[in-house]
Amino acid sequence: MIDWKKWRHVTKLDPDKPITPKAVAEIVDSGTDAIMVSGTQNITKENVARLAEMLKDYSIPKVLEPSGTDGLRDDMDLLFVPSVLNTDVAFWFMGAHKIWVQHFDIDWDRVVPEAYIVLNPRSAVAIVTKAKTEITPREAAAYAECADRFFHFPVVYVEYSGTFGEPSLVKSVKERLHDARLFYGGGINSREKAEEMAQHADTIVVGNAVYESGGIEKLKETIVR
Ligand SMILES: CC(C)=CCC/C(C)=C/CC/C(C)=C/CC/C(C)=C/COP(=O)(O)OP(=O)(O)O
Ligand SMILES: O=P(O)(O)OC[C@@H](O)CO
Ligand SMILES: [Mg+2]
Repeated sequence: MIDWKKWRHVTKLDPDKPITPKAVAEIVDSGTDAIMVSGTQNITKENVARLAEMLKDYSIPKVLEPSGTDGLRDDMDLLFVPSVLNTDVAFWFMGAHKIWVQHFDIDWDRVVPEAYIVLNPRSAVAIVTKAKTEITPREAAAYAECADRFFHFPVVYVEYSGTFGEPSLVKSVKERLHDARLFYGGGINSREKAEEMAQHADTIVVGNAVYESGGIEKLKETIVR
């Protein structure tokens, strides 16, 4: 049984970005708690398969985080399925999910629903989902409380993909959660930033930094306990 609630650090790999087997080996060995395969743009059956193939012989926990039904596969340990809270487009909260459940056989024991609060207006995920990114920390905390206490999402995910977010907003969200675990992702590329967000979030997620020059060293710096 994988106890994902104990994870403090997750590395997010994007099937749309090139990566070498050597880099994958170093990431797996870095001390990160899990690998999440995820992205918004250009996610295909082929590029997800390529990354899954590179990961398959490693025992580190592997998660697929789908942005739709393309590329769905069942050889990963868990499926973290997003649902966006701060959009008025219901498709991104529930619609895609209805289509998925209608057309696929689902192993619910391996599904972890995630309630996303998307806050970087320039990120692909914000543009695609028409997220209302101009919200106050109090509004973000109210979304989070609804996700936790009303919908019983096990994960609330504060997503600043591509930019470092507002620590005080993350703190406000954390203070309003009762059961849900808080994931934070966005712009973490140094020990200082990792420590700042890891004070408030239960789990921090590092994505883009891995693909920058010296990425593996940067990734290692972000692993704080
Ligand atoms: C029901 C199923 C199978 C899927 C749900 C699909 C939903 C609701 C997706 C909503 C939001 C979304 C597209 C999430 C994908 C994960 C994510 C936040 C990836 C980060 O994306 P970016 O970093 O913005 O994009 P790129 O890395 O592709 O530029
Ligand atoms: O790529 P970065 O900015 O590290 O963000 C991580 C993750 O939250 C993206 O979904
Ligand atoms: Mg990304």
